[in-house]
Amino acid sequence: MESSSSAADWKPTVSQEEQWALENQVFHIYRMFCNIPPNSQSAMLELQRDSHVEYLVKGLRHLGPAFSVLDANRPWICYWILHSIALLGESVDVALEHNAIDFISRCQDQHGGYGGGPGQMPHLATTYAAVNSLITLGGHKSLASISRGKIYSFLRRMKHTSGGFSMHDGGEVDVRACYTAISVASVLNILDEELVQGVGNYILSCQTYEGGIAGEPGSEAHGGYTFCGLATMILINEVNRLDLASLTDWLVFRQGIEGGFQGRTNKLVDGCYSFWQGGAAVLIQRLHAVTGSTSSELSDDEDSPDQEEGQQSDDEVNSSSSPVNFIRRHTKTEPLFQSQALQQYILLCSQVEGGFRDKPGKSRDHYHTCYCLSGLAVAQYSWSKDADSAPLPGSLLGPYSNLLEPVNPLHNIVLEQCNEAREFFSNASTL
Ligand SMILES: CC(C)=CCC/C(C)=C/CC/C(C)=C/COP(=O)(O)OP(=O)(O)O
Ligand SMILES: [Zn+2]
Repeated sequence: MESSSSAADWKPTVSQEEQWALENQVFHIYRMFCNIPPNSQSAMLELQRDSHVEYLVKGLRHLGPAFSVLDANRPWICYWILHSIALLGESVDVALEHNAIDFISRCQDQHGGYGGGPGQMPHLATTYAAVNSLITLGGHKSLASISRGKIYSFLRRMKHTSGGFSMHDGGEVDVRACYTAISVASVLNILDEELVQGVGNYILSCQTYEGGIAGEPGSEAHGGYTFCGLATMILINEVNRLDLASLTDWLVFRQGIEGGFQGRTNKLVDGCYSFWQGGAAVLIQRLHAVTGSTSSELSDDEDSPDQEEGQQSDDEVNSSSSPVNFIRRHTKTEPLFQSQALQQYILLCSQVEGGFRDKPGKSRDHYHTCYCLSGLAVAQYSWSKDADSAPLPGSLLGPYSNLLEPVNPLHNIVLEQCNEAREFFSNASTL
């Protein structure tokens, strides 16, 4: 019997053609890298700190004037820039810092939450970006400018009957909304039973047959939402309700032969998923942790007070630990992804003069600069047993001067500033 189609009829799909075109570009870069002398290779792998800082500071100076299409995103631009600068171990001058605090304060709604610009309606995504920006700036003026009580009222107003949250009044309900609400509530120490109620069920309803998490029930698993859903489940201490085995499977297969991550099956790798997928991978890695402690600070770890280091807890995945203790746990497994390959994609394919991009052929922008640097940081520390212990030179691609500041992957805030905020808000007696 004759087959209805023959090899001669075969045509690649658009996705295949796009994938091959990208592979050609990426492997051209890698071949060139392999064929140049070692000192030129070192130069190619170097993080171009000065040019990145220059680009970022310039962006911050232009925050005041309205950005055309990005006008509803100004707290995001603040966060992408300030977080990138913090990851690079730099800070902004006092005038710029005060400008940023004043600007973000003007985005705060009188009934709570932050909008995309002064006078705009409050939105959960810009509230997350504003709070993360102020925490990244740190210090009393910045942290005290956040009206926690009003944010709490805003979060309660955004609570939806499904158990999830709406992004804004009458807005869409999705996993992003759950994450931004819970992340903000957790770091500001205003997370309570009313906010948590039903969130776990909502996230569970978004885990798909592939193992990753979709934005809404019935949609496709995606790296951005997988990070949001997983981090939320850890923050509300319900992570063990997820199918972690299939989530891990889905996640590890999202790293492409280019070294970077794709956001979803059969799509192209993109530098920003270095954090969304890489960050999710380090969260899972930390779930498989030893719940012992190295410092006296951990004596309040309510997980398993008598546990010896090196001993595995029965409930290590569904630990009753607070987010603070979660980050302080020692990991005991190797990274779930190829850390050096990811660093190679970020440094050789995403890095350009003064910033980072999605992939070769694209231009730099503040979003990709933020998430490529965040992904680079999680990759650099992915072999470290503790979130803040300096990585061994072997786990870092390029010169040791490439080393970034460690982040708290639950919130994507530099660890030191995140700890300062947690302490500040743990002592805040009033809302
Ligand atoms: C904290 C917070 C607000 C997180 C947001 C998380 C995030 C990045 C979600 C991604 C949304 C999405 C479906 C992008 C697909 O874009 P695409 O189709 O252009 O890209 P793709 O081809 O790579 O999937
Ligand atoms: Zn991207």
